[in-house]
Order: sequence, then C-alpha cells, then structure tokens
Amino acid sequence: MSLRKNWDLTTRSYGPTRPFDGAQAPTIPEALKTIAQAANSTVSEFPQIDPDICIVNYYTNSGKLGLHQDKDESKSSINQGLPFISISIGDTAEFMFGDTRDKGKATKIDLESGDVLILGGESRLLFHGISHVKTNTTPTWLKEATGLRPGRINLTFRQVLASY
Ligand SMILES: O=C(O)CCC(=O)C(=O)O
Ligand SMILES: [Fe+2]
Repeated sequence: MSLRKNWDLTTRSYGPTRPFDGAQAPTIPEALKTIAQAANSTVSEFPQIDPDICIVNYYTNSGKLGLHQDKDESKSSINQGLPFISISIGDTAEFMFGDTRDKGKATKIDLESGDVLILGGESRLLFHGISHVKTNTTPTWLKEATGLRPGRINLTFRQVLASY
C-alpha cells in the first residue's frame, strides 16, 4: 500500500488515486514523517526532502525483490539526487546493492528491524534489492508488543515531485 499518493506497481507510476477503486491514499502519519526527516538530516551531503509519498511493502518470509534502480520518480527528483529513506520493521532482510544488475557482484548487508537506509545524491541510482528475509528474526519485544505477523515491513519515503 502507499500513503499520500498512489504507487501502481503494475504500471510503475505514481498517481493521486488508486486506479482499481478511485480511493485517495491515506495521509502519511506525522510521527513517521518526522522519523524519516530526522534520519535525512543526519546526512549533510543529501538534500532534505519533504516526502510526498510513503510506500509500504510487506515481505513474507519467502519475499524477495530483484536488483533494480528506483527511477520512476520525476526527472527533477532524480537529477537533484533527492534521497529515499527506507525504514525496516520486523524480520531481518539481506539487502543487496551495487553498480550493476549483477547479483554476484552486489554487496550484501543485513537490514534489521529499526534500521534506516538512505540512498541519495550519487548513490540515488544504485541497483538494490532484497535477496531474502530471515525467518524468525523479529525482536521478541516487538512481536510481543504488536503481535506482528512473521515477515518484514519496509517503508520508503520519497519526494517524487510528480507533475500529473
Ligand atoms: O525493502 C527494501 O528494503 C527495499 C525496497 C525498495 O527497493 C523499493 O521499494 O523500491
Ligand atoms: Fe527500490
């Protein structure tokens, strides 16, 4: 699902409403936006964004995401190197990134629950993806406090500067 704007995975495009029922996307909770912007401000090399979309992805324990570049935002957003800010919640994921779509050459790091990753400036168009989600790695306190089901939630905040 996405917040504030709609992201249509099928057409890889941003829009004001969900095409299948015309509904407006819910707003981005201020508390989440504050966390993303605070993280953004710790990296002085990257411009500060005012997020106009938050995409929420849920990965089951067999979830993956192939190596890709995020380049569906407006030219202006990409050319300015506006960062996207990613927050991971739940099970740990192995995140891959590199200069090409070659999985064998990608660097792999674990993204644990609570980790924040920011790609911006020169790293904005890095290839990246999720090779796998590690079963049963959600912190116990989080599972107990929220009843979170197995898997991983990822929130990405962007300023797509859409022109529609
Ligand atoms: O789940 C992640 O950490 C990456 C998500 C991603 O690359 C995307 O939404 O474009
Ligand atoms: Fe991405």
